Amino acid sequence: MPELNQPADREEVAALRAIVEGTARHTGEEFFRSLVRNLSAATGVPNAFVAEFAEQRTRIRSLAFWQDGAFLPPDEWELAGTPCEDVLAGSFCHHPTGVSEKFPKDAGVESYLGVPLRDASGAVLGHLAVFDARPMPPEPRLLYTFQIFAARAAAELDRLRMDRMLRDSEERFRDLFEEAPVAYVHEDMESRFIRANRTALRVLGLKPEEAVGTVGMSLVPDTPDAQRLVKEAFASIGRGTDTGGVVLELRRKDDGRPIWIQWWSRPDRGGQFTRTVFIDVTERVLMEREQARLQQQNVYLQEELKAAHNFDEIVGQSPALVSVLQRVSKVAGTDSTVLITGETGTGKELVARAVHSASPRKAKPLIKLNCAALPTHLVESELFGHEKGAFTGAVARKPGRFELADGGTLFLDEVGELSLEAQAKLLRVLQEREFERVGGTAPVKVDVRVIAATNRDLAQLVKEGAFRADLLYRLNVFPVRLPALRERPGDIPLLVRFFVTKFAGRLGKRIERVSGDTLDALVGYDWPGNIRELENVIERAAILSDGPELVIDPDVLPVTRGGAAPAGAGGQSLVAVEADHIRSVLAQTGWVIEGPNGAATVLGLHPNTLRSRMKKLGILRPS
Ligand SMILES: Nc1ncnc2c1ncn2[C@@H]1O[C@H](COP(=O)(O)OP(=O)(O)OP(=O)(O)O)[C@@H](O)[C@H]1O
Repeated sequence: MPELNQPADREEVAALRAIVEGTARHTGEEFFRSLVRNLSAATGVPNAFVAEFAEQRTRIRSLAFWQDGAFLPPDEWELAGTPCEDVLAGSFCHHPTGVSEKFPKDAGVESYLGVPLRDASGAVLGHLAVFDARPMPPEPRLLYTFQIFAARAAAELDRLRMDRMLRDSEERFRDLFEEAPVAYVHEDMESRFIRANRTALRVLGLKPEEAVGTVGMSLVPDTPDAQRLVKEAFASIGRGTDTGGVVLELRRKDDGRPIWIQWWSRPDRGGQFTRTVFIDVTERVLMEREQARLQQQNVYLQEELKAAHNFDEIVGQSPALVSVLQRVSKVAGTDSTVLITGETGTGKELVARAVHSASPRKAKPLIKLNCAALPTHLVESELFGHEKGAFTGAVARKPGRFELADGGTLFLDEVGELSLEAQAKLLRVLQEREFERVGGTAPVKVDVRVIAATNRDLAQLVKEGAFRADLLYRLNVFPVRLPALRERPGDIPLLVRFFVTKFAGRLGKRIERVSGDTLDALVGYDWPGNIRELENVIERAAILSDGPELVIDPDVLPVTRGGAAPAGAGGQSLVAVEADHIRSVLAQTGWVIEGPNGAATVLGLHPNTLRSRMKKLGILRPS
């Protein structure tokens, strides 16, 4: 260090040392207190203060005030009429004498020295001043020392201001970040969370202490679709929120519940992390799914409406059929699985509907799946639904028939045609009452009553290895075998009447009779297609008939069995056949109409319907 001889130099160094040592370790209020005390010491002026503008720029507030060897409490005062006014207007001011004359407010003050404190851009923030009850000559050393202190004070004041602004903006940012209704997450490129706001925690089911370090990817379920979407999401980083975002499926951390979020992310400029914004769209996705499900269910319900059936529409009194219907009414009220067997066209579907309509589930849908009408590889997804592949929203997932039938009945027609693989899955549902969608992982629980039907000999299929024995055992809880039409020729005249009435009405024709030959032929025919075939034959004949008599082309109906018509039926009109039949049933029941053994029950009619029919046909109890 060079030798310091000059007293001026020495004083200057002392001043500098004072300011460095006195303030170096301090910031803020402590800094200013130290500054003014040292300024007073270095200049030999007993009073020194530093001040900044108050809220209104017509007032000033002291940050530190040193007066006659002690600190004054913080104070605020009006600028007008004080020597400070000029300083804060931007001027260096030195009044060596006469202050109290010029500024009567400042009684007892003789001299004043003040300098404005500016920020980096030059704007005045406050000022530093000394004053004395004695004159203050303009010594260069005084002015020089004073300037050094002022420069330090200005720097600190500016720093404080910046600090305050930073804190303010940080606070505003934190409020925005924390309290925003959208979820914010800062995550690194491996999706590890750096911070997450309150909404994000709530949506994802995270506790605040779990947020940092949670790996976003770990919340994505391990299904091919969900995984593909998350890859798409990461590929979309940087595309911003003006795109539709990507809908991601996640599982909540706390309870594993599935949620869907619409997701955007923008990488930080440094490329170290990415800023992610998302909103919870679970409710929307679930609603859209439910809507899709209902729409789909609606189609079935409409089909169902068109074919609304009840027992009344099952025509026939043959003992074979009556015993079937008795079994049906017994099982309807339970939840038991019913297996309906019988040749094609014997009314298996009709009976399935009858079981459903007579069950407590009748207000819920009866959903049908024809297992034979679908390619093997689709049966499974039709039954259990699938998690949809390409989706723009998780909406396009398709519910299976099991889901659609929840609360109701599922009718599996042609169950003998199921592939062994589908049989295994079906067996599992029947055993556990839950299943998984194709491509899904979470099991779905359903409450479904199953009715299955087949025209195949399942026991034979089991022997051939084409049908699982354990599935047959499960389905065969309550078997119902429908007799072929040829096993109950006695029902043919009744069915003919039923169909003639139906088609004549529909065609707007009056058909009153069936010729004896025709009825003979109908009864004698073998009916490989059973009732469906009979129905078709009658419909065609009804279309072709011009007069009141139903005419059937003998070519359409070759007599294959040569069997005789039931006694009394030949040559009679339908009305007469009906009247005869009712009479014979009434005779059997001893003319009892109502009750379990009454004629109405035997005939499968409502008692009032039977009474009005009897009236119409002129049937009276013989006296
Ligand atoms: N007892 C009956 N009374 C009135 N109509 C009947 C009766 N049985 C069947 N039908 C009618 O015959 C047609 C065939 O019946 P259904 O479709 O129920 O037979 P299915 O045994 O299910 O046939 P498939 O095995 O070919 O599916 C239907 O139009 C049905 O309404």
